[in-house]
Amino acid sequence: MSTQEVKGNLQGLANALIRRVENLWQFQGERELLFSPDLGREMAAITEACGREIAVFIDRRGQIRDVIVGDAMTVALSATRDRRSSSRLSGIRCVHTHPGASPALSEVDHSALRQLSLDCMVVIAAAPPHAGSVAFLTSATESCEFGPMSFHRLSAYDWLQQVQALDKQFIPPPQMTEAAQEKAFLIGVGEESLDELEQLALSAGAVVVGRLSQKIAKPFAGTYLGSGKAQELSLALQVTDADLLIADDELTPSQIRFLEGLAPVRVIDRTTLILDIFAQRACTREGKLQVELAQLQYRLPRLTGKGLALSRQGGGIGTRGPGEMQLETDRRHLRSRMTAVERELDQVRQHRQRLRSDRKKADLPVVALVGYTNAGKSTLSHHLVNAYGTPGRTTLNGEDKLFATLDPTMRKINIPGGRTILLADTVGFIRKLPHAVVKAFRATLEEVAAADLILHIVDATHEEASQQMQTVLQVLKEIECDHRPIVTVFNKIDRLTGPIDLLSLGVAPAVEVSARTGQGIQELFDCIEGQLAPQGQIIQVLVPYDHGEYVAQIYAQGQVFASEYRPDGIAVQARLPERLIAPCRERGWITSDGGTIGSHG
Ligand SMILES: Nc1nc2c(ncn2[C@@H]2O[C@H](COP(=O)(O)OP(=O)(O)OP(=O)(O)O)[C@@H](O)[C@H]2O)c(=O)[nH]1
Ligand SMILES: [Mg+2]
Repeated sequence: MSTQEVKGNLQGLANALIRRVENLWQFQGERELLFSPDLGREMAAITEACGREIAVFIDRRGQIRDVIVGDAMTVALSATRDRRSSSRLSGIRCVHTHPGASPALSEVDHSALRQLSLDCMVVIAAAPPHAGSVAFLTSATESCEFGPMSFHRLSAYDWLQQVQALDKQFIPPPQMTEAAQEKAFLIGVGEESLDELEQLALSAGAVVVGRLSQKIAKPFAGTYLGSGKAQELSLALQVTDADLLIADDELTPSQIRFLEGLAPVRVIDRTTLILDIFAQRACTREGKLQVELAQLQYRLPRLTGKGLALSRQGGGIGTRGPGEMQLETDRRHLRSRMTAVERELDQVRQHRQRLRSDRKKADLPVVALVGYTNAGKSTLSHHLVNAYGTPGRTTLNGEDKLFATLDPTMRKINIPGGRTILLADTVGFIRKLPHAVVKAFRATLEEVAAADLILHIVDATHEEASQQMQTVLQVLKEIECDHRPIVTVFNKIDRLTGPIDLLSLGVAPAVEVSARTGQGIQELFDCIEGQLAPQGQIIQVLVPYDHGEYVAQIYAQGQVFASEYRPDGIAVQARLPERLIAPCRERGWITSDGGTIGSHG
């Protein structure tokens, strides 16, 4: 019987945290779930708070057998002590957290899995959105890992089936693909590699079973690849048993019909794929509406033939709307749904307009992060908010997936020794960004257009960094904000071996940072300060108690360095815009320009 004590390194942990760790024993598991989502989230939250790994060991009935803080794998594991013969699995699985955002198993994790013959080993990244992986043994000496995948998919992973099969015969090779995953075959024309399309397909949850490209300048009008290549494709589709064909360019209805004739597959294009990913990621009302509208608009002229029939039956990539709903397939319904979405979107936009004018009143400069998808915008934003932010709305994610961020998020950042800014994270850009997407996201991108300063984040380690920069600049031009002040921020320099040749890239101003380690952040701040127009001045005021509303305004719109309750009023030292200084001057409240509080006499 377990004694419900917590093992491991509790030294220096606050009592409140120790109690939360002890409470983990109370989470009831369900037999089918790999772990209870509530348990996983609480473990991740504790790790975020204390920076230490948390591990729980769970038996096959879903009961918790051990809770460990710190480096779990080096702690003696009583949970697995009652193991059966060495040829069998222990009947215990380990679920543990990794501080930060790393959702993959370490070498140590794999080795613990083997040494303890665990049913499986689960890793949850402590940083939201808590992506993770799971690994199973494939023989006494080997293991294989599935993931990273979303927290949601991970918690519901069908571990039992896997484990029962393994237990019977220790150990058959595990199924490499889940039944639910679609097998995608990629096609494209021209010189561009299909790597990015593959990444997109993976992001959408498919496995890629093959690719074929044709070196021609532009697609054939009727057959896309040309009729010779089409035969090759038909064969390849059958050999690989693909069920989804994805083209790297937008397809016309007749191309879709032709390709569908080659094999029993569903045919979609790059735009549909991107919109599908968007549909899975959007989380605000506006984001969802924007995606749905773009999907409907893109779909309407393409509702033909087999695709229609297949999508009516089955679902799958390209047929999913925001919120996992199946997209409408009936033309008439589609039109009326479009009108409804447009109407609702209008309302949401009016609300956004109001927010924007409120922000204008607050007079804080807006700094927008833009960049190619996966460049590290959210990670940078996350880092800045954690270190210098004002607590408030969270859910910024840094996920190694394309389009992790869809909805614009605004956060307040207090630059050390400087001013306060609003930081906006935005949707990532991509090559051949579908027109439907640019249109649908115009409202979101307007946030960028309205920004006082744009930070263009570049993944300096990406081999196509320079093309990606061009794409981003092109989109900025399309949404008419290429005239805004732009600072280029080369990110991920922690992974760089040599220096960046800034001269040859011809961008200025530019800074180099690592959103992961925080390297270069001060230079970034200096650069931001330099780019933003000087704002207000630092003064000290003494506001009488019967004018408390002024103090509230100062706090909302200025940058307060110090404040103090005095017998005759509230003394505040702050950087204020002229607009706020004038009324104070009229009333004679200004006690000094600058200076420190407490030095008066
Ligand atoms: N090594 C290293 N990795 C980083 C750094 N910044 C971000 N990453 C990783 O790059 C991946 C993408 O980061 P995100 O912050 O999600 O990128 P994003 O630009 O917000 O992407 P989208 O929202 O998809 O447009 C994640 O796996 C991050 O952990 C960095 O400075 N160094
Ligand atoms: Mg992001």
